[in-house]
Amino acid sequence: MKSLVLLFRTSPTSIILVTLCGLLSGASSAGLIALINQALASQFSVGPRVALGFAGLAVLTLLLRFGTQALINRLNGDALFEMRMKLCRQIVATPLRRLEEHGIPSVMAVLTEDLFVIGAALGVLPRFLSNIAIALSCFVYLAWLSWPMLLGLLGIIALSAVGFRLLSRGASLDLQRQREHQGTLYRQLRGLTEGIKELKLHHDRRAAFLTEEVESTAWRVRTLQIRIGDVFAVTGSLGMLLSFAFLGTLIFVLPGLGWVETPALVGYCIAALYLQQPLQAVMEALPILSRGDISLMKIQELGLTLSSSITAAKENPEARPLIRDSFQTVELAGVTHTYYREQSDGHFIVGPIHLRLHPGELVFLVGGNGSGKTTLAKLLTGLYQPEEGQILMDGQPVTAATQESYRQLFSAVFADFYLFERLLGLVGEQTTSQVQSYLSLLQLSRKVRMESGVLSTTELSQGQRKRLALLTAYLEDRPIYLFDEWAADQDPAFKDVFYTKLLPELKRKGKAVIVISHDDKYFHVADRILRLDAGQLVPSAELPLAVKERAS
Ligand SMILES: Nc1ncnc2c1ncn2[C@@H]1O[C@H](COP(=O)(O)OP(=O)(O)OP(=O)(O)O)[C@@H](O)[C@H]1O
Repeated sequence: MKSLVLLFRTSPTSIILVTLCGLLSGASSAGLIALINQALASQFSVGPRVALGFAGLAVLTLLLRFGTQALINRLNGDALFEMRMKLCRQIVATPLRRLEEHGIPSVMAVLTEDLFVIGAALGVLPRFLSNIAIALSCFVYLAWLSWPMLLGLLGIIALSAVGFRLLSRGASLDLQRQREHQGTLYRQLRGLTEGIKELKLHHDRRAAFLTEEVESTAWRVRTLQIRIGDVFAVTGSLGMLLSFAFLGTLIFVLPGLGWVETPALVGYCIAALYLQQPLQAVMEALPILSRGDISLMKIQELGLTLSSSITAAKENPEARPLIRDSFQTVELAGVTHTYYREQSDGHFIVGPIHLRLHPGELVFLVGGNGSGKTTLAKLLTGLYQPEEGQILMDGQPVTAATQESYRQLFSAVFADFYLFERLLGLVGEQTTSQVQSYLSLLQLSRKVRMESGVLSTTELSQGQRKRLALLTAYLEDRPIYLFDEWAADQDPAFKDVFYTKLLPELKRKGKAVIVISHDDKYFHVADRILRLDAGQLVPSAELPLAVKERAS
C-alpha cells in the first residue's frame, strides 16, 4: 500500500480527519441501525423520542458524509497538484544524462499515465479509509449485539481477504506486464506523431508500423486489461457471494438452531445489508490501489520520488544561483564522458579533454559526425558531469554547490533546441525594445512581434525558429555563447551574416564564443579551432595553418 503511505506523508492531518469522519459516520449509521432494530423489535410502537433520534442521526450521517466527501475532494486535489509540481521540479533537477538514458517517452509516461493512475488511487484511498472506518464502527455495535456472531462475520471477511489475495496474485503480475507494454506503446506513439511525414509517404512502412508495432502492443495491453478486469470482477463478486452466504446463514440457518436471539439476528441482517456497500467499495478500491503502487514503482525507477512533503521540494527563492556577468577563465582539466552501449560491449569515450577558454575569443569546434562535439559542448556547459577530471571557473573547481551558478555563464543554442513561446525569465523593462532591434537584426521583424512578453508566433521555418532561438540567447546576455551547428539551416546570405557579422560582434563585446560547425568556408573567422576525432581533441597546432591556407 505505497499509495496509502504516500498520501499519509503528503497530508497526515487530512487523512486523520477523513478517518475520524468515517468513524463518526459509521457510529451514526450504527445508531440508525440500532433505532431501526428497536422499532422492528417493538413492532413499530416507538415514541417520538426515537423518531426524533432517528431524524437527528440521519441528518448527522448525511452531514458527516458530505463533510468527508468535501475533505476528500480537497485532499485529492491538493495531493495531485503537489505531486505534479514535485515531479516537474525533480525532473528539472535530474541530471540530463539520466533523463536521456531513460528516454523522453518514459518521462512523458510518468507525467501523464502514472500521475493519472496515482491520482485515481489517491482518489479512492480516502473513501477506502472512511469505508473501513464505517465498517469498524458498525462492528462495535455488532459486537455489542453478539460477539460470537461478529467473530463469524470477521471469519467470513478474513476468508474473502485470503480468496482475494490468491485470485489477485496473478493479476498483480499482469498489472506490471501491462504497465511495461504501455511504456512500449508510449514510445511507439511518439513515432506516430513525430514520424507522421515518413509514415504518410511510405505505404508499406505505415502498414508495418501500424500492424507490427502499435497494433501488436495495443493488443497485448488489451488482452491483459481484459484478463485483469475479469479477475477483479471475480474478486468483487466473491465479496458479494460471501456476504449473501452470511445473510443466508443469518436468515435461514441460525433461527432454526436457536443460538441467537431474534433482535440480534435482525440487527445483524440490517447491518450486513448496510455494510455491503462500504465493503464492496473497499473491494473495488483494491485493484485501483494496486495500479497506483505499480505507477509509484515506475516513478521510483526514474530516480524520482513523491514521498516527502511538497513544502520541502518547493524552490527557495533565495536558492537562486549567483549569476556572473564576466569570467577570467574556464578550464576543462582532463574531463571525460562515456556512453555505454547496452546492446554491445563497446562504449564511446569523449576525453580526457584539456581546454581553456578566455573572454573575447571565438573558438570553432569541428570534427566528423559522431566525433563527440555535442557531448563536449554538454560537458563544457555543465549539462553533463565529468566522470573524471574537473572544470575550473577562474581557477576554482566547479563543485556540486557551484554547478548551477557555473551553468548560468552560458547561453547556448543546441542543434535540438526548444523554443518557448514566452520569453520566460527574460522580460524586463528594456526587453521589449531590445527584442525589436534583435528582430530587425535577425531579419524577422516582418514575421514576428513581441506582445506582453509573448512571441506573436513560433510557427516559422526551421531556419527562422533558429533565429528566434538566437534572439533568446542574445537577450540572456551571458559571458559565454555556444552554438551547435546553428548555421546549418540558414540560407547562404544569412549564414554569411552569422559568421562574418554576428559572431565577430559577440567577440567584440568580450563574449567567449564556441561554434560547432561543419562550414569550413568560414573556419578562418575563428581565433582557434579545436578538432575532435573519435572523442579525442586533435592537437590544434596543425589546424590553423591548414585553415589559413584554405582561406587565403
Ligand atoms: N544519447 C546517447 N546515448 C548513447 N550514445 C550516444 C548518445 N549521444 C551520442 N552518443 C555517442 O557519442 C558519439 C558522439 O556523439 P555526439 O553527438 O557528441 O557527436 P557529434 O560530433 O556532435 O556528431 P554530429 O556532428 O553528427 O552532431 C556518437 O557517435 C554516439 O556513439
